[in-house]
Amino acid sequence: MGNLKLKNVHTFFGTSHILFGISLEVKRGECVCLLGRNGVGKTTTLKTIMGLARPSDGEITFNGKSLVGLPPYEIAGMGVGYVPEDRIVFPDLTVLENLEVAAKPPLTDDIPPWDVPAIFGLFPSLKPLENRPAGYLSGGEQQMLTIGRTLMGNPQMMLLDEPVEGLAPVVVHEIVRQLKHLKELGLTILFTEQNIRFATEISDRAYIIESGLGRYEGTMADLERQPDIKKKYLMI
Ligand SMILES: Nc1ncnc2c1ncn2[C@@H]1O[C@H](COP(=O)(O)OP(=O)(O)OP(=O)(O)O)[C@@H](O)[C@H]1O
Repeated sequence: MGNLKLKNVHTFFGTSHILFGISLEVKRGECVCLLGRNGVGKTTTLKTIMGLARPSDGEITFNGKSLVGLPPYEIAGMGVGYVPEDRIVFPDLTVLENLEVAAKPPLTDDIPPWDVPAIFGLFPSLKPLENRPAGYLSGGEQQMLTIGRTLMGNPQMMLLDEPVEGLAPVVVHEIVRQLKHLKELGLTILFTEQNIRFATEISDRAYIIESGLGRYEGTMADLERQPDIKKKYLMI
């Protein structure tokens, strides 16, 4: 399970037309990156999938079921986890409490269920901080906790919005290692990114968007061989 499809999705914010017909597919167990510069519509695409913005046209399905018009909690309940750009943690709850409140039973037995020891196994640097209020963590620690909280919901698929933006290189390295591990476990992943080097390390395929429209789709190896496309649409 974990197959996501978008077909010709349009989204408006008020009267501003932001997505102009986005189509993409993430197959079960794939790690796909949505690349593009600032403000091209990457976040809006994830928000539209998650039900935080409503598409005016087009189809969005997860495991064959339409997500259009469903509220975010129902979409989460269908197995889609979301790690937003702003790293939402409960600042007054401890690391441990943040993880515990996010626990939800798995929908299937595809992937072994997550629990607190498994999260600390994935993010060893969080373990010594388990009794610290999350508001006192560094940006990198908060990002790991946000990913950990999402995993505690036992999703089949994770959407991550620029998961390493603004983080120190050593933390980026750690998060790359952890995302690779999640991929090996069979989790389906769609994430947004501006930096192709980070994307290349973990993705199987990429879609490039610009001005709310898909401009390129291919494997990371294919994209590596397209300097003109990279120069035109990406920060390199
Ligand atoms: N709530 C909103 N109301 C109106 N316009 C919005 C809203 N949110 C985003 N936009 C506009 O939609 C466009 C796409 O924004 P979006 O955040 O999806 O881009 P992005 O590719 O994720 O960029 P970033 O890297 O800055 O997150 C931008 O022009 C932005 O100003």
